[in-house]
Amino acid sequence: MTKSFRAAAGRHQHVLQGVSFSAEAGAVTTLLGTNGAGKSTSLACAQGLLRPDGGTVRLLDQDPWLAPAQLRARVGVMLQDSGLPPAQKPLAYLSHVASLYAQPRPVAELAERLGLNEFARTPIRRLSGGQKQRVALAVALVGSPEVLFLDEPSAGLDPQSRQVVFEIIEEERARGRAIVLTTHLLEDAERLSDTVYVIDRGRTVAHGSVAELIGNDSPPSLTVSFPEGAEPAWPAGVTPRREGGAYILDAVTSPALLASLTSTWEAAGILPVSLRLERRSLEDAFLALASEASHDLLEGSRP
Ligand SMILES: Nc1ncnc2c1ncn2[C@@H]1O[C@H](COP(=O)(O)OP(=O)(O)OP(=O)(O)O)[C@@H](O)[C@H]1O
Repeated sequence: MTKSFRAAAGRHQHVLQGVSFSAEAGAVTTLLGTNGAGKSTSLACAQGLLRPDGGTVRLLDQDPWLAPAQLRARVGVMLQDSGLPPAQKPLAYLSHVASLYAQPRPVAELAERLGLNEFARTPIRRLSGGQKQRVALAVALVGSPEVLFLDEPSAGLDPQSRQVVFEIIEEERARGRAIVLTTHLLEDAERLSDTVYVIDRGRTVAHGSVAELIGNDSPPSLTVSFPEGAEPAWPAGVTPRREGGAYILDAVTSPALLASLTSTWEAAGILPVSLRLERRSLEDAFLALASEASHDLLEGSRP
């Protein structure tokens, strides 16, 4: 998809310059990117709220921009700014939305699950951001949709509500729904996603499972620190780099390497104060991708 908006002085802001993704039933597909990367715009195009300037969008085999009401009834949407009517009260509004569907989910069960009863009779405009988020999720779910679009579903939630929202998303996946969500939180993406699409300045720059993006088959790195003043010894050919007070070996490729390190320290009579073996996190992978993308952009802009 490509999409531009008219910016100041008649200029165009090219917000989407080549975003592609697909989402399967029974899976969570995540659009991950920094603020302003184009995630919400991509989601809005995918669900037919915006029309892309170029590219193709198919939602349940139809063009969502031209979609009839029957298609909309099969899709649940949770927007970032909630899009809820401010004067309505949460439970009454949820019941009203439920009444529009042939086979809605029980309103009482959803209200209980998402803790809506605490503020059931407060007008939506007086709710906190997190409370509105919970109402918006209930509204997205009440029609038992086949496809769920969730824009930043955990934004502004307290840890308990966040947990409930994660559980609900996992249940919907188990029910065979296609879930498309956006987030800039790597932790959420890592926890929930089957497939992650990394969006950077309006482009899809990488996609795959979290394990694929992290490169889980790559060896872990070792971070080790020693007591102050101790001069650590290293086996022949091993040259760690220093970072702060710690030593880092970027690739521990075998148990034998680890064994030779500890026996070298044993022979020298040195006991490390901390020793951590860890694989790359999604955050590391994401930061590496973002810096590659900005490098490519700089290279591309050179004459
Ligand atoms: N209706 C609009 N008119 C003009 N510019 C817009 C409009 N909607 C979005 N933009 C611009 O498009 C860019 C991408 O916005 P978008 O909301 O898609 O990003 P995002 O990745 O969802 O960011 P965030 O994580 O902050 O929600 C931003 O620079 C934004 O200002």
